[in-house]
Amino acid sequence: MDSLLVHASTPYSILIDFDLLSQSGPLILSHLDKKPERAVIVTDSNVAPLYLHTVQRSLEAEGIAVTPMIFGAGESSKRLKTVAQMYSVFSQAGLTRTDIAVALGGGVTGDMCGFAAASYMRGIRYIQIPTTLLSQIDSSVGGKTAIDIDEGKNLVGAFWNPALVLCDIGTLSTLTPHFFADGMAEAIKYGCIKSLSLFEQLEKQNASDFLPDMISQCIRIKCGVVERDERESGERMLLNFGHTLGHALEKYYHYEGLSHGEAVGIGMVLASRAGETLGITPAGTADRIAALLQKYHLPTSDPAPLGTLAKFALSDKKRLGSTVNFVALKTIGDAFVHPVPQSQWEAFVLGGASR
Ligand SMILES: NC(=O)c1ccc[n+]([C@@H]2O[C@H](COP(=O)([O-])OP(=O)(O)OC[C@H]3O[C@@H](n4cnc5c(N)ncnc54)[C@H](O)[C@@H]3O)[C@@H](O)[C@H]2O)c1
Ligand SMILES: O=C(O)C(=O)C[C@@H](O)[C@H](O)[C@H](O)COP(=O)(O)O
Ligand SMILES: [Zn+2]
Repeated sequence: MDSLLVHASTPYSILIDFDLLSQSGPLILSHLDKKPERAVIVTDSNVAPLYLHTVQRSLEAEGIAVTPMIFGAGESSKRLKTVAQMYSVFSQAGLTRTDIAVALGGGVTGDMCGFAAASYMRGIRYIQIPTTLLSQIDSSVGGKTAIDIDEGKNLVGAFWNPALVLCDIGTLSTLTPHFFADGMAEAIKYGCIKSLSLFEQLEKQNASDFLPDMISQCIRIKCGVVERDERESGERMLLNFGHTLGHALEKYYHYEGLSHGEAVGIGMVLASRAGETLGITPAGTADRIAALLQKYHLPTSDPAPLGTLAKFALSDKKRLGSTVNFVALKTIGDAFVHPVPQSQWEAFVLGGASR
């Protein structure tokens, strides 16, 4: 089994292997200092019929009383009203501060369950059991939890580290090609910001031919970043490459028209074009990223008006005061934060990204 200890303010382990769900009970008990008596397993309507029973049985075999909480699958559920339902289920299940919430599913499940855990009784422990490629390589690691509001993506949330991450690669066998592609956008992002060699490997080979290695490389890149900058005061902003305009696109389509990975892919192309126009990113970078996105069946452009996206992006967390911290590429494998004054932001996006 591949395993890592994340040296965060509250350290936690990430275990990566096949067939971890059936061992989730003993693994959770061996990684927590206090034994939980109760658990609420939060999962969505697609994942529940596939994997809930296995995890529930494994926890119950260890003497943990389990209450499932199933919500309707999809980004449109990532709202405060679903978290409010979680609070009620947590309370009715009798969860206390020594008990646990278990996020079984993709990034939507993990982000919401994590936020519910961060705020219920001012903080209870939660376990991430990510079942999408995106959640295995990105959202289950680093402790960012959030929900969407009408005004913007992930605008309400908390930093709250999981107590354990169980990354069962076997669960990806049931993932649809669409959501596999979605996760590939974040894998390509890691190549863009931190690893030319990963980017080139994704160009030369097929991700499915070295999947466990790719997952491990991505998780290790993310761990390194969040260990050095847990609360996003500097380096962690790089993980947001493609997200400033990507999140604006998700909001433009009311969190339904484009999935997160699709939006981030388009956002990475737009960001690279803007960098090229400004002369801070080498010419040809955007086309090279677009070619790799296409290889993994991801879109590379969108008809949404850039001016509207620029306005929406002002509500993003990368704007600090009147400066938008835009993540650009020095070259593939090396990203940096390029501060843009708010007064120049719209012109920067319209002039730079439209080509
Ligand atoms: N917290 C972070 O650091 C972070 C990082 C990246 C993305 N995110 C967030 O993650 C979300 C996207 O995550 P996602 O793409 O996993 O979305 P998701 O949770 O909606 O899962 C995608 C789809 O796959 C289904 N599914 C999940 N596991 C499956 C499996 N094993 N087999 C079959 N179907 C399965 C789900 O039911 C859903 O329909 C976004 O809200 C994004 O903002 C957060
Ligand atoms: O972990 C991070 O930090 C990231 O930025 C990872 C992103 O892939 C992820 O989509 C994150 O939720 C975006 O962060 P946000 O702070 O802009 O909501
Ligand atoms: Zn993302």
